[in-house]
Amino acid sequence: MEQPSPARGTPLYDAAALRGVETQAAGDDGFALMAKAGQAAWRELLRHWPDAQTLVVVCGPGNNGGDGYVLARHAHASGRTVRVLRLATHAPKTPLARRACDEYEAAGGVVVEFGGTVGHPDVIVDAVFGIGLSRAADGAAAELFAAIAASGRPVLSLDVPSGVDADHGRVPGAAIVATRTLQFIAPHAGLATGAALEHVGRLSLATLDLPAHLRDAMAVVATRFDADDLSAMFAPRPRNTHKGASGRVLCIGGDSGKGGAVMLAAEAALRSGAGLVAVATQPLHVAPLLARCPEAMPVGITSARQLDPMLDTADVVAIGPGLGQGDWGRTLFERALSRGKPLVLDADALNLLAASARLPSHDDILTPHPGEAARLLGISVAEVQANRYAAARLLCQAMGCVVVLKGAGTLVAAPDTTPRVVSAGNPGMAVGGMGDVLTGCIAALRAQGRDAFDAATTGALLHAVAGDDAAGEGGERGLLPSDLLPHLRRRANGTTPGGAR
Ligand SMILES: NC(=O)C1=CN([C@@H]2O[C@H](COP(=O)(O)OP(=O)(O)OC[C@H]3O[C@@H](n4cnc5c(N)ncnc54)[C@H](O)[C@@H]3O)[C@@H](O)[C@H]2O)[C@@H](O)CC1
Ligand SMILES: [K+]
Repeated sequence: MEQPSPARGTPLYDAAALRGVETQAAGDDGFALMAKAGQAAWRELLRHWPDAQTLVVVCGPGNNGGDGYVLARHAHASGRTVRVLRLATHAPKTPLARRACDEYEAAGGVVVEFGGTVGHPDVIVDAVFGIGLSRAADGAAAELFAAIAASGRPVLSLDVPSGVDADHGRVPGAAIVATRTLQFIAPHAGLATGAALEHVGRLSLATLDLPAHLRDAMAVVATRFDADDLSAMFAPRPRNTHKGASGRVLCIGGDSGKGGAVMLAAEAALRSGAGLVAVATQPLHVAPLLARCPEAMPVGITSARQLDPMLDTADVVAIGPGLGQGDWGRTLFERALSRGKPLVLDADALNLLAASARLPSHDDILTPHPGEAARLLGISVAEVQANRYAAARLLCQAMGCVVVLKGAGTLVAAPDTTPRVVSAGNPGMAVGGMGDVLTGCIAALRAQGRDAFDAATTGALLHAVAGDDAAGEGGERGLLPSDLLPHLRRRANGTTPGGAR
């Protein structure tokens, strides 16, 4: 078996952890950290918009607004035309924000009340709400955000796009859609998944010189993996390997009219490095499958007994793509779950699981989209999306196995471990068959000797990055799952689009 490299990733934190280090990091001078945040934000603005001459800095009542006043003071001192804009109810409410505002005004800075428009500055700085968002932004704040959006100007959000929940990724009311977001101190878990991804734009981080010992003491709530992490997750193959050592995958699915799903899973498994891929499908799909992919080994299945020898020789079983929920699919589902092989369960296998009393085993992998997760949990899709971390954790606890919660910012959860977030992928991947490819990737990596958590993480990242590679070639709209196949192969060999390893 291959020896995969250990996964590293970037730790993510919640607001409680950030608040916990705030005072320690600031030392005796509470204002020092705000001064650093405002200055880092000003440098970020200059880096990305060096020619900006006119700025509107929209400040809220808390310390996020305080960061905005500090930035505004630097911008004013540099000779830029700056206006701080705020709601009548958003005068500074914290001592630090008040001090930052006083210093800005003492330097000659202008503050105006929002009157329905933000004008047409070169850049808008969003310093309304940060990690202190306490409820859905509505009313006057929603009008302010709408005016910012209507201006069409680039927006730099400080710490968090205002209105976005920095812990959970939900957007409970109105919210800013940022061009860029500069996070302070450490990356926020809620900006890596779910609806937040529509709002953050390009994310960057200013650590504000947080000492390493303070960062190491912070509780990590999730670990993020992106394209830069991928190549290190694939070690070169041993020279003396053989096809059996590269893993045997059995894909089960493809009821009448749904043969393409299981074909995609099988081909993705081969392109992700599986040594042997067998397919149990409806007899009518055998010939087209062989015509498309002669390397796959399809068997037409008319009775569940025919599955037994295939199950016996498989290292991993991927079940669900195109399986259907009719008699054929249900019988194969029951048979596959009774044999104790490591499973990757997707699509109709998840629907059959939700309707059955069976539980997967601890090293099985479920790959639900939010709708399937909601069905398995007995809650609504909106509830899943409102807190994707919690939904993934709950499902993982309820099922006792690894869960891949798909959707923007795919989450991978395993019992008693820190969840992982995949920071790759694009909206072009919202198309039928994409999940079947993911199932094939994960099954192939599991069959190559990775544990369930590692196979699920690496497979989800491989799939998302291959999706980005494919979208980069021809665009997001019209992207097909089979477009990912050559990219899976290249990325599974640790190669980037430029060819470097
Ligand atoms: N955590 C840290 O270590 C640091 C924090 N800093 C800044 O401080 C921010 C946190 O400051 P705060 O805790 O003061 O919180 P915020 O400034 O994020 O917001 C809190 C204020 O907004 C109001 N508010 C919240 N949600 C609202 C809503 N939906 N509608 C109307 N009003 C609402 C609250 O009543 C409160 O007055 C961070 O995001 C960051 O920008 C930085 O100065 C640097 C260091
Ligand atoms: K903000």
